[in-house]
Amino acid sequence: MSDSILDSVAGEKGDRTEGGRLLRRLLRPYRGRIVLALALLVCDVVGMLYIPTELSALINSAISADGGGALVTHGARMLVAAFVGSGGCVVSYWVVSNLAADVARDLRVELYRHSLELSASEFGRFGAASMITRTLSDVNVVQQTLVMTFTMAAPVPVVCVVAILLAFSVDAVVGRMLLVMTAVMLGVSVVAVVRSAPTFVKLQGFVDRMNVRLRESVTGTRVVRAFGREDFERGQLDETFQSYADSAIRVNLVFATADSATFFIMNVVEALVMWLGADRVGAHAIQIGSISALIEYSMTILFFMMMAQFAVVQLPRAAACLARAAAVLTLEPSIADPATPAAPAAPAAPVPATPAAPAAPVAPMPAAPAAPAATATPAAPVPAAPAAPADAPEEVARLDRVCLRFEDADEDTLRDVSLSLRRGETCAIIGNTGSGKSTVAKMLLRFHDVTSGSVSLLGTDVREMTRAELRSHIAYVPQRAWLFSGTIAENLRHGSSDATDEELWHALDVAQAGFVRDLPDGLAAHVAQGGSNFSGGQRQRLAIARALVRRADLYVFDDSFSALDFRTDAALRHAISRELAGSAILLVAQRVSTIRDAACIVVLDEGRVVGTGTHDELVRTCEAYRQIVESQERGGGASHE
Ligand SMILES: Nc1ncnc2c1ncn2[C@@H]1O[C@H](COP(=O)(O)OP(=O)(O)OP(=O)(O)O)[C@@H](O)[C@H]1O
Repeated sequence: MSDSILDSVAGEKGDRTEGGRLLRRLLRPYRGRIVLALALLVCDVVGMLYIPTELSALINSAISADGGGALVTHGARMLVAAFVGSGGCVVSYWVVSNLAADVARDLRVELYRHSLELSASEFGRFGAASMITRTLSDVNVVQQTLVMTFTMAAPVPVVCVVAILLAFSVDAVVGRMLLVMTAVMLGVSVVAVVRSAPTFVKLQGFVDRMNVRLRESVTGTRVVRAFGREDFERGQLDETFQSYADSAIRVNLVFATADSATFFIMNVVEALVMWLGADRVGAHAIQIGSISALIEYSMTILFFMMMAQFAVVQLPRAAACLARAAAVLTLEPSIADPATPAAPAAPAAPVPATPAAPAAPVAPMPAAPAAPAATATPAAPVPAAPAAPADAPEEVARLDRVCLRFEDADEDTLRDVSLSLRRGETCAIIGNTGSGKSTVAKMLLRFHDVTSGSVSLLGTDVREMTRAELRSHIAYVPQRAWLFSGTIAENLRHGSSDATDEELWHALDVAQAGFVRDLPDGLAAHVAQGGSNFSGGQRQRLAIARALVRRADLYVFDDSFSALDFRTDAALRHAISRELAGSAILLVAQRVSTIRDAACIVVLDEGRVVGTGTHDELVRTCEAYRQIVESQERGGGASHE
């Protein structure tokens, strides 16, 4: 695999400083716990090294027959040291584990909240799979590394200094030998870390890549099967898995070598200490019991240095993970709430309470009463939303000369789009695929901000109110009817959390979702992730019912009837027009039959309004609309009930 690919999976290197800044910010609230953990670790280390010191004194006392009193004193001191050491060890591990878990939780919460703030294009820079890796796997690495750094790496300087000082206090010659041994071990550790750290960083990039590929392959499994692309997909995944395995093996090889070197050095050092110790005993420089202490000091240094390698080598990987998290968190959302939000004007008339009406019989959707003076226009740009007569129904929402250009796009997706949505009226948008219909719907919810022009709700620019306030006035059925895993009732209550069962059943009836009544569990029926245990049409009706549960000023149906048969489509539109008589409705559709009874139809072509009027007016005056009608009549798509 080429270096450039390896580099690309290694993560956003430029953001390392941001990663460091992020870590400092995450640790700041836990300064007290960090100090406590470090103090406890010092107790652990000192206790651990004090035991062999006392043990050697005990042996020496026993040999020189100092009497039982000295033995008891040394034994008691060892007991105290054992309590202090193991107590410090247990409590410090507990404090550090909690600290790391809390930091990881904070980071996950921040990443999740921030990802919700990002617009679709901003989120798309990372993609769903990478965002999941960053929130779960990357944060896990940071959490583990924190634990390892505190428990394995942080004590090393204390261990080395205390052990070498103790060794010097026993005998300067052996102390010097331990000093040299520590330097050699440090060299081995540095080589191991330097050799394996970049691969560790790449490993995390591979985890991300595996996640992206696997998610795509699993989500699109039916497409893969339908087009017989199993071998190709398997090959792609195999390559990614193989790259990960190769890197993991490389890292393990370096560590296996470093470990064997460490164990070899341990044995050599043990032999050296014994040999040198015996020599020093022979020269009456030290007593025989001191040899055991010197061996313990050297073994403790070596053991901690070996453990520190595992922790230190994780640091670049954790730094890469932090950088990837920082890349998300430092991406300033382009859409934000204003500092001093304005409230939209109170609705002129309250939305009427829903009558518990039974599902309406199949009938064409009546044209809304008091339709505005919808002017059929020829295929020419529409300058502004048509001026309404004085007695026109209240304007709920308005797009005024809206232009939108997506980031990185060469041209505008919406060009001078003007639209007025009035209470009690259904306004429809039709146009060829990619003409910008869904984008108009999303502008109303402020999923995108205008490049120029304005969008307003109840007389207030949507940028001047909070998004929560804006969206509380709107019920939205997205083009892709997404349901959450849980029950039907839980899904419907996304529309309104305090809706009663009766209200849910009513919404289901209006949405023509009578099939729920046939389910053994009714409202408690299980919904699989994404609603995959329901058909496309059933999902659409459940998504519509979810929107209907909410009492809103504006209902936006984004191509929400496309999977319904014509009869259900007609029945649904009729029921909705009765149900939502007190609100404005925006209907985005591809099928002429779905929108032909709308009070006002807007025809979009390449992001531009090329016609506005009723169906009959547009058939007479709008070439683009006529073409759509004719193409659907030829294809049978416009069959009208
Ligand atoms: N987040 C985005 N970033 C960049 N371009 C986008 C984004 N969303 C939509 N577009 C582009 O904007 C154009 C209009 O898309 P939109 O979904 O509004 O079309 P549409 O008329 O609803 O199409 P369809 O009927 O196929 O759903 C398309 O060319 C699309 O590629």
